[in-house]
Amino acid sequence: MKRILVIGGNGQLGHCLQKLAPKYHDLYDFNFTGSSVLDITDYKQVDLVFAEYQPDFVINASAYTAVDLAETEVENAFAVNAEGVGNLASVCKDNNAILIHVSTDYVFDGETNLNYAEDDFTNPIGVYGTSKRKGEELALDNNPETVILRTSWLYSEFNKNFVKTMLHLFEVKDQLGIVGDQFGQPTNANDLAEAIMDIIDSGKKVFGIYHFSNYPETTWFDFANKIKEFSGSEIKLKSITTEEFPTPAKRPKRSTMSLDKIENDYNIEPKHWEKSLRDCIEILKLTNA
Ligand SMILES: NC(=O)C1=CN([C@@H]2O[C@H](COP(=O)(O)OP(=O)(O)OC[C@H]3O[C@@H](n4cnc5c(N)ncnc54)[C@H](OP(=O)(O)O)[C@@H]3O)[C@@H](O)[C@H]2O)C=CC1
Ligand SMILES: Cc1cn([C@H]2C[C@H](O)[C@@H](COP(=O)(O)OP(=O)(O)O[C@H]3O[C@@H](C)C(=O)[C@@H](O)[C@H]3O)O2)c(=O)[nH]c1=O
Repeated sequence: MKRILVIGGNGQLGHCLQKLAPKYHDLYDFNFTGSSVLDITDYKQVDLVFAEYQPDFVINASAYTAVDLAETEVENAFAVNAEGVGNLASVCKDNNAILIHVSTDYVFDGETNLNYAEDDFTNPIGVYGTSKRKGEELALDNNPETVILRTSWLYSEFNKNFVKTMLHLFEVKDQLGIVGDQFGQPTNANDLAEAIMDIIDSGKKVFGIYHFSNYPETTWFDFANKIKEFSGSEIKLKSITTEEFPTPAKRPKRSTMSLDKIENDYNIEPKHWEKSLRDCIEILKLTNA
């Protein structure tokens, strides 16, 4: 049986992979690690854990994801998102394991009206995006047999994310201002987990950078409006500009990504974000999370 090591098993994507794993129990033996078992910034520890688990595939669901905090915690962000990823790629190469790594739309500056293709120029405008771009570079330099999935605006029933933040704010506020001039593609992390398993299960040895998200594009304001509609909230939402919602980190104005390459190479079809959002809100209603 092939072995899959999931790093960052306690994170949002990690939980989605844990939820999906039973579907594959006849085919793959999964091991999930959190940062207390495996800190990817510690090369020796990575080496030891690989020797113990001997994975055929490694899914890196770990990252430093605090976009605003990264502006001041620069060293931490680079240690996890860049050097840590470099460690994983090197040890994967030494052990003949295939690395599936996850990156972000925030590697782009967002100054375009087109959908970004995988080989388009990256120019991150914040520390988080810059550290993630460095991670992409180190991953491919250290091990060209890596699949990098760039995704965007992840949410799910697990951990902290925009959907859960909105649902909480809808409970405690009468009205909210939401940025209406930043465009992107919200993505249910459960769909990303499925895409990762589809890639592994395809048996294909096709590597490099791929974009994966739900589609089509929307704004944070329109996204929040759908969260309101699907949850049945009465909150009053107002579209505001980026300037009216100052944050420590700059965010791209339009980081929408083309999804053609993953469809062509891996036959993975994108899902509409409204359908995936509805699924998530139904789960949250049922579990009262
Ligand atoms: N969230 C989003 O909106 C988006 C995320 N992405 C990318 O998707 C991936 C998954 O994100 P998501 O699930 O939301 O992230 P989370 O923030 O939910 O989880 C990240 C996990 O990384 C682990 N981690 C942090 N530092 C280390 C370390 N030094 N060694 C090992 N593990 C560590 C943490 O483990 P522990 O809890 O055990 O400490 C945490 O559970 C990331 O690569 C992220 O950059 C891309 C686009 C959008
Ligand atoms: C809470 C809140 C946020 N906003 C805005 C701020 C920001 O522009 C936008 C989203 O805010 P958040 O801080 O939740 O999202 P942010 O942390 O920027 O999300 C990003 O996370 C990283 C990890 C990624 O890789 C990206 O793809 C993206 O998902 O919503 C409002 O306008 N009003 C509000 O009340």
